[in-house]
Amino acid sequence: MTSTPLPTSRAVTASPVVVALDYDNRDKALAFVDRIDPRDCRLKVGKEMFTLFGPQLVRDLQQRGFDIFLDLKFHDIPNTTAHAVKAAADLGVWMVNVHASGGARMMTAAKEALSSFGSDAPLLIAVTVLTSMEASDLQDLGINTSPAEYAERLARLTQQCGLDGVVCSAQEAVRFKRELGKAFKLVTPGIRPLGSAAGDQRRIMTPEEAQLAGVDYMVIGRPVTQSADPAATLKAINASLGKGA
Ligand SMILES: O=c1ccn([C@@H]2O[C@H](COP(=O)(O)O)[C@@H](O)[C@H]2O)c(=O)[nH]1
Repeated sequence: MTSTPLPTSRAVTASPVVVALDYDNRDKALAFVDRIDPRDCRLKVGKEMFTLFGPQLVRDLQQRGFDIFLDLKFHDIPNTTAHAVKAAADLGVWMVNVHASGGARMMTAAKEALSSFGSDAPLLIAVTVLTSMEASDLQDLGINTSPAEYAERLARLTQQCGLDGVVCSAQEAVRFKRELGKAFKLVTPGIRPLGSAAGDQRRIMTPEEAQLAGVDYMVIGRPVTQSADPAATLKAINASLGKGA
């Protein structure tokens, strides 16, 4: 079945914040979403909520006016990845991603799958080195360079394949903007307002530091979703960045 893309015009927000909507409960997630304004942030739907609630959740959020980053980090053979990316574009999402470690042929196939969407195509970005990883995690995989160096190698490959940008750590942003140019989008999870727990994240920065480093979009999950008042926490983060409705 072909679904109708929703919405055709993108929501307008000056905020770089993308809230990672990682809830195991749809009602709780929507209770938060119904208290915020699409001018205050975009929303990221990841593996947990998409597995639990499927594409209808994405449509419900779009109908409330939010741009959606579908963070399913596709990593498969080129043909499968290309079809998955096209399915995401059919859903009308604002951004979708693959793993850069899937290689050049996979990323090129993913990019080509979006060619028929023209200016309605979602941004296509690739994950470099997960922000939960540090040097010792790479060593376990037989990779003996620093996370920043390995992420740069993957980011260069991503750029050569014609994608719009990468997921990386904000700690890499200054270097990547210098090396890869301003137009190449940097999307950075691992953002932690002062005083919030790092949890499983390793390469972290505060929202203000990330803004100064030049990141385009900062992904923030638990510091918002697990706060006593998620809507107020989001407002405070936006205020610290001089953004928001
Ligand atoms: O390198 C990556 C890629 C994706 N993520 C995702 O971002 C959010 C971060 O949530 P927090 O609660 O703020 O840690 C989460 O959905 C991850 O799947 C990432 O953290 N790092």
